[in-house]
Amino acid sequence: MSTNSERVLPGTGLGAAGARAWPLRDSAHTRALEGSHPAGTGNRSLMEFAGLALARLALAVVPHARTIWVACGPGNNGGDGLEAAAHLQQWGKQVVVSLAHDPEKSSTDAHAAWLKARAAGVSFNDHPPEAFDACLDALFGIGALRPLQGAYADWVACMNAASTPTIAVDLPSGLDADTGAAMPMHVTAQHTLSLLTLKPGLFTGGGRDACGDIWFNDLGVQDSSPPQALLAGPVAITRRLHASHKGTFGDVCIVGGAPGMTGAALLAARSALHGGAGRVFVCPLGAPELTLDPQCPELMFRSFDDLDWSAMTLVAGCGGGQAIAESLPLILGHAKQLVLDADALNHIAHSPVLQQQLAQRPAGHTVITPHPLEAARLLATTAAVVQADRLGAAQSLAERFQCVVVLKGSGTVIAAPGDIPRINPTGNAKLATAGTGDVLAGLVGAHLAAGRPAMQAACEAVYRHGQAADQWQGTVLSASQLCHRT
Ligand SMILES: NC(=O)C1=CN([C@@H]2O[C@H](COP(=O)(O)OP(=O)(O)OC[C@H]3O[C@@H](n4cnc5c(N)ncnc54)[C@H](OP(=O)(O)O)[C@@H]3O)[C@@H](O)[C@H]2O)[C@@H](O)CC1
Ligand SMILES: [K+]
Repeated sequence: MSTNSERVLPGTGLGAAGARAWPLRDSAHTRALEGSHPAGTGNRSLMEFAGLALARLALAVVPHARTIWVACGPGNNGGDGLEAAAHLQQWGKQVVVSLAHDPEKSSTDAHAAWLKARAAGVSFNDHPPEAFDACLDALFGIGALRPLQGAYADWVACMNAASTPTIAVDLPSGLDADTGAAMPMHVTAQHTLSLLTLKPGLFTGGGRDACGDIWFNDLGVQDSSPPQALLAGPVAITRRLHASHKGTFGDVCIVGGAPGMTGAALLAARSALHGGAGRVFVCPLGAPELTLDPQCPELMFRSFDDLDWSAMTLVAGCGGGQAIAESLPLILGHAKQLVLDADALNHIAHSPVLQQQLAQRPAGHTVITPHPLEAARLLATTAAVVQADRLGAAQSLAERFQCVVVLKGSGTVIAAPGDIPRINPTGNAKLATAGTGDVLAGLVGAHLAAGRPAMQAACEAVYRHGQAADQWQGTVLSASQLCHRT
């Protein structure tokens, strides 16, 4: 067991993603795990261990801090902060603790931590110090269930306004550990040390922006039970065999590009080609006269009615507009492997018949790639409801339509019926620009055409798409540029 914590993921926009897949566990599981280790590990309680790990991390990330403000809440998150405060004071720091509760009413462990902090000579003050070099957010962890008000809200505002780093204990106060939904008033930290388990909410929804660099310490407790979600790991480089030919990597057919939207189909097609597909066909619904993409002459243009696409991987949507609607019954009924995006999903959302067709497709051959609003239309709800529980929404879609779901957004979620959902760790706000969704749909098509199972194809494509944005040096990344780098 070690009080050294491991860095899981750098903060948003800092580049390279985590080096491996991590199991993610929700707060109910975390509490059960805590209950099965009531006495902690070795001769320390879990809280003592957590406080020491936290103090060591603080020393590592802000080694020159002299004054450290520790804002403590009424629960055990506050107890972790008090344990850390005692260590940091003993190590020569000037520590100021703010409390807004009666410590005599705390849990046994948190009360003991308060006594230790007092004995160590920590200062207590109802207000933040006038100047501080770092702050520990030990207000609320997995027990924050209500909006933060009064002194707690004031302290969060003070942390967020400070130019000095905040280290969140377990998770930023005001963030939902399970869903990543952020309360209106929540901490935006530069570092977050997740304790005992890594929580899914750190990696999706509001989590990525609230957490900064994410660190993990298991407090010495090994947990081999199935996780509630997985943080997707890096994609293995697959070697192309020397004795291969274009047929080995499959054919992709892009159906989309209604009048005025031809570019969307071209972006998806270029992306499929650069993503490794053997041959890529484009059926531009709004521009039948188009026979060449001068910037990508490898693409082949055909009329949808004339092409034998029965053995290909179809990518449908991509600027399909109204024109894609009439082809959807045929596509859903006969496409061998299928990626559905954008307008294709909107038409399905409005048609119970198409929905039934989608749900009845053979298992493991279909991937849908909705953004939150498209997901909301398919679930007959609002984007806000989808965003409030992205893992839940993606899983509901997967079960309802019996397909792999890629719910796009910060911390893209990939879900499949009866499988553990994945959260993708790569990508950043450079992807928030027109056409990047078309690039992703084409890339998923390429991975499907190469013979990957649908879940694997989706996870790999999403990871690579985000990784290309993480590795892009410029401040702006266009979808055309993205196509070449996946
Ligand atoms: N689990 C583990 O294995 C380990 C857990 N550890 C640590 O414990 C943390 C979980 O502790 P926790 O259960 O005491 O919850 P926590 O987040 O401190 O808050 C609950 C308190 O806040 C209160 N409260 C809530 N919202 C409020 C509001 N808006 N405004 C005001 N009050 C509000 C709530 O009051 P109540 O709702 O009961 O009235 C209750 O008193 C966990 O995140 C980790 O840091 C580690 O020590 C070791 C291993
Ligand atoms: K916290």
